[in-house]
Amino acid sequence: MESISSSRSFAGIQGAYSHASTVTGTDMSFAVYVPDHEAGAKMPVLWFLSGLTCTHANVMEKGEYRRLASELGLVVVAPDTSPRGEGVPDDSSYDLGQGAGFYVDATEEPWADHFQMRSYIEEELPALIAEQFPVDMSRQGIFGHSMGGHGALTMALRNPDRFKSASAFAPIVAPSDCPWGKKALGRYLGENKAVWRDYDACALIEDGARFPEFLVDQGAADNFMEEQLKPHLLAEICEKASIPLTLNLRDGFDHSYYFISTFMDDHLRWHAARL
Ligand SMILES: N[C@@H](CCC(=O)N[C@@H](CSC=O)C(=O)NCC(=O)O)C(=O)O
Repeated sequence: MESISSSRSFAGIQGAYSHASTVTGTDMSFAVYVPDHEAGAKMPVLWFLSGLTCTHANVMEKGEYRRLASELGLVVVAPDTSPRGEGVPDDSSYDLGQGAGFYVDATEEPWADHFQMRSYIEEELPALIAEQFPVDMSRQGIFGHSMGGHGALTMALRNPDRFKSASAFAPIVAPSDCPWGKKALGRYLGENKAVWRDYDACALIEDGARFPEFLVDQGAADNFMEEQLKPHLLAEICEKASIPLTLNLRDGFDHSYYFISTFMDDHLRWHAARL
């Protein structure tokens, strides 16, 4: 693991790092915020999965999580959204390829060699974080935005023993049923839609996956809400499955980091109370 940058911020250190990933076959970058702590202390860890076009840096620069994370003693980890670099396939559109890994293990060419973001976030990166940072891996939460909200919900539903808390900002709740998701899942996983269900929060719940509860914030002025995000589908399936869902529709807010940073404290407190 190599340090890209390290900066003191509030009562803690914001770092950015890169490492050679075996799973993606590329160098991968990620950000970690570590609050000040006593020697030997281990803190709960909160994973933030970012959206389309993001690197590890978007939430680090615009998410405004550090003041409260340091007060609450939460380590915040923000991975990149895909493998990148020479030799890694890409697409000219912003919603496929580099910056748009969709948190899946791709099975289709040309993506399968590198686009293994599910295994990267579920297996390889947690092992590195556990080894290198002062974290208590028995206290992990996950949240994310848009494509990253989809990643957070699906990872939580597939790994209820690993994550104690899960929340999302404007998540894609049913990628099998929206243009962003249909395009990405089709290209990464092929056209057998049965395979997509493992990567679709609503389908996972329909198929029996459970999580204790979810918090979702959604901007009511988000241009992507009707066509891509469809929060009502999550509300309906959670109601049917008796999964408590707090869904806050926020008047006037769009899809941006202005929205995310406004409600960041609410999410951090919600996770801290459960970790
Ligand atoms: N460029 C696209 C929209 C891209 C976009 O809005 N990306 C969001 C996440 S959307 C879902 O995953 C984002 O977080 N962007 C980075 C940022 O710093 O804001 C378009 O023009 O439509």
